[in-house]
Amino acid sequence: MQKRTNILFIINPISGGTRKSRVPALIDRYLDKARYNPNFRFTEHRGHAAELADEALRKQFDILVAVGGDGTINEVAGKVMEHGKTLGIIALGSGNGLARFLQIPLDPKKAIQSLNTGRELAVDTAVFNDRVFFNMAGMGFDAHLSSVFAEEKGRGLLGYLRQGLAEIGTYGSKHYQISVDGKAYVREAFAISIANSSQYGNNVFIAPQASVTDGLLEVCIIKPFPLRRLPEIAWVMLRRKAHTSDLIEIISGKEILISRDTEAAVHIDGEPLYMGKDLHISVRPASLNIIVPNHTL
Ligand SMILES: Nc1ncnc2c1ncn2[C@@H]1O[C@H](COP(=O)(O)OP(=O)(O)OP(=O)(O)O)[C@@H](O)[C@H]1O
Repeated sequence: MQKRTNILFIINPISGGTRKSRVPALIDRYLDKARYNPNFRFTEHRGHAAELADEALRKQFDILVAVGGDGTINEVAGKVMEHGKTLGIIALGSGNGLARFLQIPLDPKKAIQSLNTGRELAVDTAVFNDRVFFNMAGMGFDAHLSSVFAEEKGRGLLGYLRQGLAEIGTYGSKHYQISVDGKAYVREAFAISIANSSQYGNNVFIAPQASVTDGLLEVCIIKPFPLRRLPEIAWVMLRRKAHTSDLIEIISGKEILISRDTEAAVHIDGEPLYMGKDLHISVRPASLNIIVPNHTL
């Protein structure tokens, strides 16, 4: 008989504002047990998914599945990559940007089934100063909103929208000196997103032409804009047309240096952090193996 692969599901009970108590039973029902030997752990605090992942990878686990949103994926995937193992995703977050890009079904039952039938894809990852990210990082309003959202008790899409609208009117633009693969740009920006995939999550596309397999990152500069143009910005992002807007400039590259006037918040896959004035971001092509459905990419 073929040896079964040890697979650990690391479940974030608070991501996406949804209950996860049924997840182990669903896995038990739909995962191919002839192939996999499943185990489960629930996270108890921020950073716990990374601790659980590290511990499991030092034992005999070959596949770790992040059950949660992009923040949970970030913690688990960082360790999976360090150990050269394989990541699975059951997307139960608020935005689910990376899972949506990879066409991993949002229905947990179908996501479990695609672990049975899918294939491994080597995707690009990125380093942001001393941190890694997989979907999106950013600064300016982007990061400000993540730090406000992190204080919120309720999660989910409605939470984001409510906080976004409350904060947007009072947030001022900032000054940035940017270098992308040696070419210099000086810009005033409302926000700068560094995109590995094409979307923040919830099918909001800041970089419609981005791909996690092209060996490139997209520097997406949202210029200062009057509030009356907010619906237009939302519209172009939802219609996958951000690259055609005069309010959004997108520059592709591998090595990005950004210098700003003050130390401030950044976000790494939606999780807020405080960083200094000088930021260095670079891509690591094809550096993480993820199980994706056969039809992806
Ligand atoms: N038991 C827990 N209690 C509180 N926070 C937790 C717990 N377990 C994990 N966390 C933290 O929850 C945060 C949010 O997780 P995650 O990003 O997966 O969900 P989300 O923000 O709802 O989804 P998305 O990133 O897709 O929008 C992460 O910072 C994670 O470290």
